[in-house]
Amino acid sequence: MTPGQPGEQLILEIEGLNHRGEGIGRHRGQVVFVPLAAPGDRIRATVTEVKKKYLRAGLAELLESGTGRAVPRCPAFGRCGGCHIQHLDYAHQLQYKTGLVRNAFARIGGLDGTAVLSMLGMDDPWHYRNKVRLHIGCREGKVVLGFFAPSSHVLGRLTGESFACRLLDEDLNRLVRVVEHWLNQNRNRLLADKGGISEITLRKAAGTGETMVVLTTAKDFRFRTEKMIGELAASGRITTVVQQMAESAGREEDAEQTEILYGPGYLTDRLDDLVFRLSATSFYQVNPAQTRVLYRLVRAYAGLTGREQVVDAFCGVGTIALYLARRAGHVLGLELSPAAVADAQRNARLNKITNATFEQGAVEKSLPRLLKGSHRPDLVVLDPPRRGCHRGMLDVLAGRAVPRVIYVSCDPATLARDLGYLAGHGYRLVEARPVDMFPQTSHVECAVLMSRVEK
Ligand SMILES: C[S@@+](CC[C@H](N)C(=O)[O-])C[C@H]1O[C@@H](n2cnc3c(N)ncnc32)[C@H](O)[C@@H]1O
Repeated sequence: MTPGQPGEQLILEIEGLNHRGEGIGRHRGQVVFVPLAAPGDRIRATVTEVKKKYLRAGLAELLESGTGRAVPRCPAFGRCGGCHIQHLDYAHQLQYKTGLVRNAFARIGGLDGTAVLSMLGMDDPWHYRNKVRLHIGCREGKVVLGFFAPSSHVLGRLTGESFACRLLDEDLNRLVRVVEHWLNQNRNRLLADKGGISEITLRKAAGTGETMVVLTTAKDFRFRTEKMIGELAASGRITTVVQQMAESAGREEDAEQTEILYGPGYLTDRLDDLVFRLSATSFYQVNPAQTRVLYRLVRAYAGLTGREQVVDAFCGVGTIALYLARRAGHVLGLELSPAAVADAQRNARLNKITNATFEQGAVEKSLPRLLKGSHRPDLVVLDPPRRGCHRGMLDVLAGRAVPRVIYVSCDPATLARDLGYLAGHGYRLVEARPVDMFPQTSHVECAVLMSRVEK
């Protein structure tokens, strides 16, 4: 077998897509991944990367088009890095992602892929995101905000292009332009030395319209005038502005490293009949319409009668816990981030829910401790970050024979691994349902119900 060489031209038939949304072709028995290629395409591709087990190639010419192809709506698609599959029509996107989950279940978890129902999609899969994190760059002497191009630290945005992300809520698109203008007006004070703003995060509470701007800076950077922040808030009708010190950026447990510059320092959102307060560093789902779909699904899977003891592990600001509390005996939320736990406690009070309590700490420690003690939950909800759950924790869960487990995940591979483990330790896969939280991207969210097998 002769491997391809960088620069070599190949003719490929695209058989499917990998988990990153790249087309899969074959050249002399070797797998070739081609970003922006669609299943059914016949293409000419140029080899860009040669690895032991695969090649990567760039799409040079579309010779014949696959049936699921769509014209990408965004002119920056392919160089921006935020979207992976805008070139597929939405029905094919849903089919592809359902297939990813089924495959992962069968291949990684040794589970029955047919228990995975079709993905629940959106009526309008555009402008859904309530949050965006942007980097700062320069174009022709002007400060611009944008995303890094794929596999790079360079903004994918072109000179003269106005910011208009097709995934982002339109109010946030407007706000990006306001913040950009403000940065240009104050650039000497905000960006001149390395301690200035390095990243900007914008969030919107879709249920109330409130907006938040988070300015990420070096640890000791101080904004010199309140007037400047007041001007930003007024020009963008922004509810609150928060500074996040770089050492804590991305580390949700370091909430004390934030400083409120304007307004209350949190957003208040509404989802169905509940109200949620969110601090700058607290996790919150990014697609409000599909979050409702996901949480209602979790509530249906929970099948509560009003008496059950429930644990919501990795509970964030208590969203799932509070969706379940009105139909349960008691819900205990477990979460690492102190800011999110404070939000969750406040959220229980705001909603006049008295049977939900929240504990701060690492779930891999707190859940085994609870289960080895006297706590006997009827249901445990797991909603971990992408890396999934610690093996030791699943071990205790299975050892204590918790009757039902609902697993919510944003990573089919770690989900399948953990479910496979539970299936080998006394659990049965009842149903899995992917929910499209991230249209136009290859990211997949999925809710799963597992039930203890009676001996
Ligand atoms: C995917 S989010 C889910 C949050 C919530 N269920 C929701 O729907 O908004 C995962 C949460 O787990 C928290 N987390 C991360 N690692 C943790 C750990 N080791 N122990 C407890 N919580 C953790 C994060 O702070 C985050 O709030």
